[in-house]
Amino acid sequence: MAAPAARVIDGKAVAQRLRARVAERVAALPFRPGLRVVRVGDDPASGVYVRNKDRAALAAGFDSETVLLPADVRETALLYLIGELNADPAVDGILVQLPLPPQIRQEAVVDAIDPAKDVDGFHPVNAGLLATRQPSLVPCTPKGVMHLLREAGVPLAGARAVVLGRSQIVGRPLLQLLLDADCTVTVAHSRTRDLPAECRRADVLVAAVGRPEMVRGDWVAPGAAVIDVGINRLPDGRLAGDVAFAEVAGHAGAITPVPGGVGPMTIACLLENTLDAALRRRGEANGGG
Ligand SMILES: Nc1nc(=O)c2c([nH]1)NC[C@@H]1CN(c3ccc(C(=O)N[C@@H](CCC(=O)O)C(=O)O)cc3)C=[N+]21
Repeated sequence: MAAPAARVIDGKAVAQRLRARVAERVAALPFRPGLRVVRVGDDPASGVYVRNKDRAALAAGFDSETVLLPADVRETALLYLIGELNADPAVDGILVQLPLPPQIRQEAVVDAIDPAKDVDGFHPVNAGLLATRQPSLVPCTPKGVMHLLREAGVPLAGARAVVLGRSQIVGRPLLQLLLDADCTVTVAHSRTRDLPAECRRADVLVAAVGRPEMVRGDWVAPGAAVIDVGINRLPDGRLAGDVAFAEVAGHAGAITPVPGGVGPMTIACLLENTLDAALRRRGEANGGG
C-alpha cells in the first residue's frame, strides 16, 4: 500500500457545514418543514440509514417522522399512504426507502409521489426538468457529488469527466449535472469495451457501480479527482467503496473515502431538498440550489 499522495476530501465535514447552513435557514422560518420517510419491512441495513436521516432531520429543526410498514404490505396500501402524504399540507418532503419488496412495483410508487414533494428527485417529472435544465428537485447523491467537487476546488469547466455507472439514481443525473458544469462527460458501464482505458482519460472520475474496489490504481490518471459513490457491505461487515482506496490514493490528486465521503453528503442534500421543497410549496421565493 502506497502512502496516500492524494488530498482526502472530508465528506463528513462538508456535510456537517451544509447541515448547519440548512439548520440556520430552518430556524429563521415561521414553520417547521415536514419530512416523512416511508420504510417497508425492517431490514436492519436500511434501518441504519433511515435512523441517520431521521436524526439529521430532527437536529436541523425539521418535523420528521418515519412510517414503518410491514414487509408484506400491499402496493395499494402503500399508494394510499402516499396519497395521504401528498394531500397533507404539513408534509413538504416524502422519501420512500428503496429497494422495495417484490410484490410492490417501485416505478408505480415513485410515480405516485407529488413531484413537488419528491425530495429524492426520482420522479420522472423531476428527471425531465433536470434534463431540460429547469428548476427541479435534484437526486441527493449526485447533488452531493457536485457539492464535494466544488468544495474541493476541482476545476470542472472543460474537464474530462467519466461517470462509471448509468443508474437512474446516480449515473444519469450526474451526467446532466456535470454537463451543466461544462465538463466533457463520458458515461461508462458494465458493457463498456475498455473500462480501465476510459477511466484513465478522466480528470474527474465518479464511481457509482456498486462493485467493491473495482477501480484500481492503474485506472486513474495522475492528479485526477476521484469520487467514490459506492457503499458496499463486505461479508466481514466492513464497508468498501467502488474504488480501491489505498491504491488509487497513490495516483489521484484528490479522493473521497468510504465511509465519510459521499454518504454523509446524501443525507445533507436530502435536508437541503426538503427545505427547498418547503420554500417552493409554501411560496417563500428564496429557495434555489
Ligand atoms: N429512496 C431512497 N433514497 C436514498 O437516498 C436511499 C435509499 N432510498 N435507499 C438506500 C440508499 C443508501 N443511502 C445512504 C445514505 C447515506 C449513507 C451514509 O451516510 N453513509 C455513511 C456511513 C455508513 C455506515 O457506517 O454504515 C458514510 O458513507 O460515511 C449511506 C447510504 C441512501 N439511500
